[in-house]
Amino acid sequence: MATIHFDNLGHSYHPHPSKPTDYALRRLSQEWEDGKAYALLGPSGCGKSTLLNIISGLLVPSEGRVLFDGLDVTRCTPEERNIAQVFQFPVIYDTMTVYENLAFPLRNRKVPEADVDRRVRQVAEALDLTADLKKRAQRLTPDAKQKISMGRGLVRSDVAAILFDEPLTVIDPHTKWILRRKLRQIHEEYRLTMIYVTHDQVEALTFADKVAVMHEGAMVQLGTPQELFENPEHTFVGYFIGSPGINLMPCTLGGDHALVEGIAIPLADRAIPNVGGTFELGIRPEFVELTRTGTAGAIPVQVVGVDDLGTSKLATLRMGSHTLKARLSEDQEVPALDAAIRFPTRWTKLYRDSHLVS
Ligand SMILES: Nc1ncnc2c1ncn2[C@@H]1O[C@H](COP(=O)(O)OP(=O)(O)OP(=O)(O)O)[C@@H](O)[C@H]1O
Repeated sequence: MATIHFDNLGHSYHPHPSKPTDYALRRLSQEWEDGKAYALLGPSGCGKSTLLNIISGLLVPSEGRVLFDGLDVTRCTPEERNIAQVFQFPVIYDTMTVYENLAFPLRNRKVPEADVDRRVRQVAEALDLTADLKKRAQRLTPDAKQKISMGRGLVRSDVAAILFDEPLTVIDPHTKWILRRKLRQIHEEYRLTMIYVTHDQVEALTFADKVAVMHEGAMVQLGTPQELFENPEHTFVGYFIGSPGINLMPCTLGGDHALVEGIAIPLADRAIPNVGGTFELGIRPEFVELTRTGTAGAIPVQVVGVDDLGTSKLATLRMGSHTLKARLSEDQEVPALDAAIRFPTRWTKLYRDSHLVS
């Protein structure tokens, strides 16, 4: 397994890029730790595959370098980098048995048969494939075939990293959940460097130690699931992570507070220089405090609706011309006439041109 270092990495498919939007991957310098599970998360077209292909060696970046354990591998092939890959659709040999399929990457590298057998059985056990080991792969369901594909990626313990490109696309929702947990367990047991590409926040947050959120070619934040939730460094992270995402309102600065349509909302950092830019105030629905008018610092709101979500309630509130969401506990009372909200300073975020200021 390897530490992966991106050194001023960037990629444009244009022959002569001149502006940021010409880049499928904008300038990135970062170090990814050995043995950790990473997810690359973002919507279609944000640059996930471009970065993954650069890591695997399928694409040579137009700028910068990739280093594995300090060694420049920017121009090395996937084989030379010693990378295992699992794709969206099963890549297996239909005429071979499940055992032969799992053993293939090891036998190909002349691993001694006793080690092949031990590792194949270990991986089969972890993926619930033991009962199928003697079956021909072609007889199996698409789910089982994709499990074999994942097993072929996991079977080698000598790889620098294992890359998963939306591996659960063909899997039914229930099995998806089970496999995600399995992958997580396998990671905890073997401590392999894993990189998992997905556009699904649940997949990313349940699988990874660290999630890299991508937006329009830029990696807008790399953080633990908790960091992404509690401290979104970019409005896109606030919006993309969470369900529903962060409440955002345009605002101006007024000394130690933000002004939303003339309403003063206190900020945690009281010394923000007003150097221009477009400001927005953000607060996650989970942190909006619903109370009654008359409570100190509370701003009157109108309750537009309340959705019962089973384990919690989601209130829709009007504050001036803005609509906000507030997640409430199941048993919390919602005032019908005199509702008001408070913005706890710790969870009230100020963004300038989409980037977190405080
Ligand atoms: N070979 C290529 N030539 C030109 N432009 C490309 C090429 N591959 C990708 N792009 C463009 O680069 C941008 C990033 O694409 P990329 O495939 O990396 O995103 P993605 O997040 O993986 O999306 P998806 O999940 O849809 O694959 C997109 O605007 C895409 O159109």
